[in-house]
Amino acid sequence: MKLLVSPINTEEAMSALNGGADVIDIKNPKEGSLGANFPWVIRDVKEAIEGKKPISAALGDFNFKPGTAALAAYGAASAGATYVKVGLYDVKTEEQAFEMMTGIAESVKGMNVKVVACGYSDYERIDSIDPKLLPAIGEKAGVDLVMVDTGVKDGRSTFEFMNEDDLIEFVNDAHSRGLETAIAGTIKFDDIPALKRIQPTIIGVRGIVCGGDRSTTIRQELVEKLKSEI
Ligand SMILES: O=C[C@H](O)COP(=O)(O)O
Repeated sequence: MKLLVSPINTEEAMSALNGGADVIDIKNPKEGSLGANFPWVIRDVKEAIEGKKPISAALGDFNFKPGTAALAAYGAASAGATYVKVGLYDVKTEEQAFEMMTGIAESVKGMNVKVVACGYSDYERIDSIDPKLLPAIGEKAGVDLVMVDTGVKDGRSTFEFMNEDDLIEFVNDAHSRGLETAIAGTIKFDDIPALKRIQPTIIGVRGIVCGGDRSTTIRQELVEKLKSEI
């Protein structure tokens, strides 16, 4: 399993890199679970990382706005992101998710970028699409990776909303369609044995490497500890 860590600025990105993160995922938690950061932050982090690891950019927790999402993906890719990650937040149907994801995939075609469709494990409480539908939609739409995160960052984990069997089904379905997978959402050290059984391509974190409170700062030693445990 690869480790994706979500910094908010260059300083945190360096802690993530030096701690052993495999993907540096720039986001802006002030704007939500998959809040987008500014293009110059993506460019600055890219410069600081010096190509040692790929950069991912969160595009936002989207409602059904395929054009806005496609333009955001193009902007993030132009700023240097290798992964563009869209949150299908207020996206409720398979048709809407498909239209969002085909637009994004088309917008970054030929840019050597991986498109990530992210659903939410707590989809019922935010009235969003069931993430278990995403592997089939993602395959049809031409995305590279499907992901699960929590939509509401209130300390409740993905494991409280989806059990191990649900997550195994999600991961196996995606892998059988040739897609990569990521699992995130207040992951804790205690979840590592379950994650090893589930075997997603990537695990995504912020809170755990901030010492439990994602509004504080990423600590290199916690990234190192997590990396060594997975
Ligand atoms: O993409 C990963 C997220 O930033 C996970 O954040 P979290 O571990 O604080 O839920």
